[in-house]
Amino acid sequence: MKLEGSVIFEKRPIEDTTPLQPIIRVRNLTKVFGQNPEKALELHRRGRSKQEILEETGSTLALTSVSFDVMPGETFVLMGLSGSGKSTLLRCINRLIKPTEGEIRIDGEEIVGMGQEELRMIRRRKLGMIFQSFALLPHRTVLDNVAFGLEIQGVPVEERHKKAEEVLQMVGLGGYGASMPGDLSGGMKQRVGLARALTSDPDILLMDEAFSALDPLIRRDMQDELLDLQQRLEKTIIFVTHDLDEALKLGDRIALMKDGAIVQVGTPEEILTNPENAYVEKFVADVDLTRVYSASDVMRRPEPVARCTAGPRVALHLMEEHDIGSVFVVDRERRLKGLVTLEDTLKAVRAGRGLGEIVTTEVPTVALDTPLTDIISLIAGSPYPVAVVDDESRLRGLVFRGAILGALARKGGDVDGSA
Ligand SMILES: Nc1ncnc2c1ncn2[C@@H]1O[C@H](COP(=O)(O)OP(=O)(O)OP(=O)(O)O)[C@@H](O)[C@H]1O
Repeated sequence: MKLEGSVIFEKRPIEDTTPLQPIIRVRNLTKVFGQNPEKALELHRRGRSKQEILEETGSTLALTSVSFDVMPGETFVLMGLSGSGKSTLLRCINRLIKPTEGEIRIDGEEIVGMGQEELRMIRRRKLGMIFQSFALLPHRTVLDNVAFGLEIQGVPVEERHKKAEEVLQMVGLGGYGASMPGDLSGGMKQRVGLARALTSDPDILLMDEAFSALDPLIRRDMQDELLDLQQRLEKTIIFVTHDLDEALKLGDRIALMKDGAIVQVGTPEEILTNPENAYVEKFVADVDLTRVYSASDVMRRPEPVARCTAGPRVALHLMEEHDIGSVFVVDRERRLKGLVTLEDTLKAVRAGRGLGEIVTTEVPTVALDTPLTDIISLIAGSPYPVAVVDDESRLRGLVFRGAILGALARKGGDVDGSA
C-alpha cells in the first residue's frame, strides 16, 4: 500500500546555508537512575563497571557522556542490545526523562534546564512520538485518535477532522476514520500511531521500537512506507531499534550503543565495512553484504566498448586484445545498444555486415543503485558481465562475478571507482 498525496505536508526546502546546523545536538549526556547519582558518577570516573556501580550504590548508570548531532532531514538510528540505553536516550530528548548531566539542543534551544510549560511547547511544535505499543485511546475512533494532538491544542473540530482525514489518507487508511482501534490489525494500528504523530506536522519524529511488535512482512511494509514518506517529507527521525537489519535499511546514520555509551556512529556502510572496534565487528558479523553494496560500488570501467558505427573488425580486435569473448556496444552518446559475441562478429566479418546489425539487445542490464543480491541472480544465468546504466541508458560500468565475490569476502571487491 503506497502513501497518498497530501497538500498540507510538502517537503520543506532545506535552506541553502552552509554549514548546515544540526537540528538535535547532544553533548556529554549522562543519566543515572537511583538515589545516589554523584557517587555513581564518581565510581564511573574511577573506571567501575555498570554492575559494580549498581551493587555499590543501588543506582543504574543508563547513559554516560553521550554526544552526537542529528542533521535536518536525517534518519538517525539508535541501535543496541536490550538495556544499552536507547530508550533512555530517546526519552531524554523529549524530556520525559530528566538527564543527570549534559546538554540537549533542539533547533538551537537548550532543553535540559527548561520548565514544564516551555517543554510542552517544544513537544507540541517540534516533536512527534511513535511507540511500539501504539498507545491509542481505545474508546475513541481512529479519526479522534489521529486528531487528538490538535484537539488539545484547541483546534476546532471541523478543522482537526479535516487534517486527520488527510493524514489518514496519506498513511493508507483513508476510510477508516470511523473505526475503533480494537477493530484494526497491528500494522493498521501503527499506521494510526504514525498518522497521529504527523497531524501536528512536527519537524522531528521520535520512534521507539515502532515496528518491533509487527509481523515480519507487515514490518517490512511499514519500513518501506516510512522510507517513502521520508523521501517526501524530509522529517528528522530518531529511530530506536535492536534489529540490525532494520537499522541498516532505515538509517542514514546509525549510532551503536553499549552499556549507556555510543561505541560508533556512522553510515550503514561505514559500520559494516569499517567497524571501529571488536564489539561493532561482532555485532555486524552476520550481515550479508550483498544487501548493502549496490552495482555502482563494485562495477568496473566499461572497457573495452565498441561504438556501433565501428566495423566488426574493430570489435574482433578488442576481443583479441583483451582476451574476451564479447564486447558491449554503445552509440555516440554512450547509450548502451547491446553486446556482440565473438561468434557473431566472425560471421559478420565474413558476411560484410556492420556491428549495428548483429548487436543483441538482451544483455543483462541494471541501474546504478541495484543491490548486489539482485545482480547475483542475473549473473548466475548469463555468461556475460552485467551492464550498469544510468537514467539515460548510458553505460557506466560492468559488474563481473569476481567483483561480487570480492565484496562478499569483504575485500571491497573489484571496486575501482569507475566511470
Ligand atoms: N526508570 C528506570 N529506573 C531504573 N533503571 C532504569 C529505568 N529505566 C531504564 N533503566 C535502566 O537503564 C538501562 C538502560 O535502559 P533502556 O531501557 O534505556 O535500554 P534499551 O536499550 O532501551 O533497552 P530495551 O531495548 O530493553 O528497551 C538499563 O540498565 C535499565 O535497566
